[in-house]
Amino acid sequence: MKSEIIIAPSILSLDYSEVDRQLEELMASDAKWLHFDVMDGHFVPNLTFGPDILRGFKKKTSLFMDVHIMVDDPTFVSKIFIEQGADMVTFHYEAMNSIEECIVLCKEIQKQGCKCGISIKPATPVEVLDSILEYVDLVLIMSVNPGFGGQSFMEDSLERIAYLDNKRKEDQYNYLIEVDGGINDVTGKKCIDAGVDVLVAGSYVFKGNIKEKVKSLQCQK
Ligand SMILES: O=C(CO)[C@@H](O)[C@H](O)COP(=O)(O)O
Ligand SMILES: [Co+2]
Repeated sequence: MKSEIIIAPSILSLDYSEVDRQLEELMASDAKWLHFDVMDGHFVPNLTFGPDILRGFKKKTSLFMDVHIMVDDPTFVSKIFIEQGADMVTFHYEAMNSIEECIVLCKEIQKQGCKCGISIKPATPVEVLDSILEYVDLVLIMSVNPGFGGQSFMEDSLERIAYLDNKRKEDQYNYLIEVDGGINDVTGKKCIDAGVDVLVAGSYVFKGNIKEKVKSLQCQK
């Protein structure tokens, strides 16, 4: 069955002197999601947005809010962003003590009416996620070390995506597979061939014509 690839532009690369114009372009594009990177300066060496910014974006757009929290305390931070209207909260396995703790948080997030994603950094073996796959709505494969936009795609992410796609078919799971970092028209196509459903793209989308850039990423599975 063919399904459409979801494009999730990352607002980390938005030009904040031209937010209104860029958001309008985005809303006129085929993008259905907005990827919202939350960084606390500890889990990753960068600081970004708080919940008030999410609330502001919610007033401007009805795009699906895909909140990626790169923080030391996902239990505390996820709640704050759910209260401000996150549609999906994705937290990092590496920020938690065990996969069992990840499953508990995942269920808590879903109980609050939000979808839940789990993410791993490039150095973490994908198999650590095996026991949470039946619970999550999404798995996010980081294809760069989290913290900054504009880095190069790590090619070994493709094997990790293919592993998750096979596992989903074998065990009849329903999660989406998302990839984040260094995505452009070339790397995006490779990820689609490997089985990805959601492409996050920051610097590629926001440099140039947003509508055309989104279109260049969008193709049928
Ligand atoms: O989570 C992150 C970075 O940690 C991302 O969502 C970036 O915003 C992706 O930026 P590009 O690699 O597409 O420029
Ligand atoms: Co991200």
